[in-house]
Amino acid sequence: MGSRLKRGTSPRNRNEALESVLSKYLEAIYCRPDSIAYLSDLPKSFDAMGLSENLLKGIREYGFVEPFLIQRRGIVPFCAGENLILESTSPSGKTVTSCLGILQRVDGALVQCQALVLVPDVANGKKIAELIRRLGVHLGIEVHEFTRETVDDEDREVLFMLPLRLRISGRVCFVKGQYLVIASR
Ligand SMILES: Nc1ncnc2c1ncn2[C@@H]1O[C@H](COP(=O)(O)OP(=O)(O)OP(=O)(O)O)[C@@H](O)[C@H]1O
Repeated sequence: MGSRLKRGTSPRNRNEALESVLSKYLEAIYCRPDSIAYLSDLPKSFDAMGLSENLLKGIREYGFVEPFLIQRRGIVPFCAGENLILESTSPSGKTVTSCLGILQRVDGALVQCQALVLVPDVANGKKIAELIRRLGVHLGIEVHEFTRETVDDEDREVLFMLPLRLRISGRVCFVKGQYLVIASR
């Protein structure tokens, strides 16, 4: 990694180099609009993505009718356990892509922490937690949100439930420059 991120490289080039190294390291699928080669092969609706009935119900109630392009590209591979790097203009549906991916993968019957979303700012973190709660309203899941300042014993207990194998088998969905999702299942 060091040799590709030389000192003096412009921030843009450094970002591109980092992304290229990251995507290789993670064997990630790089999702961006210009990488969407076979548009006709992508699912046209949320119903065609193999999502659970209870999740589809949450999506409808939230008011989403049709998936955006990045969602047509990213949700199915996320649900299949691929590592993804999502990149597109803002706002284009990247956050919803990863939230739906998480919600399809978690099992409400399991009492264990199954996904961790790291967000660099509190306001955005709250928005994402609320989005996951509302889209997943019929899935029987719980969302815990905490910051470095507010973390309490209950939050720690939840974090301790993250399986150790997460370190080796966790998937990563990197919404460019914003946050990191680690889902263990
Ligand atoms: N399929 C959809 N149909 C209608 N609205 C949608 C859909 N997907 C996302 N949205 C709405 O579009 C807006 C942007 O979605 P989202 O936050 O997922 O985009 P983003 O690319 O992550 O944005 P940003 O880069 O600014 O964080 C939100 O208000 C979200 O509720």
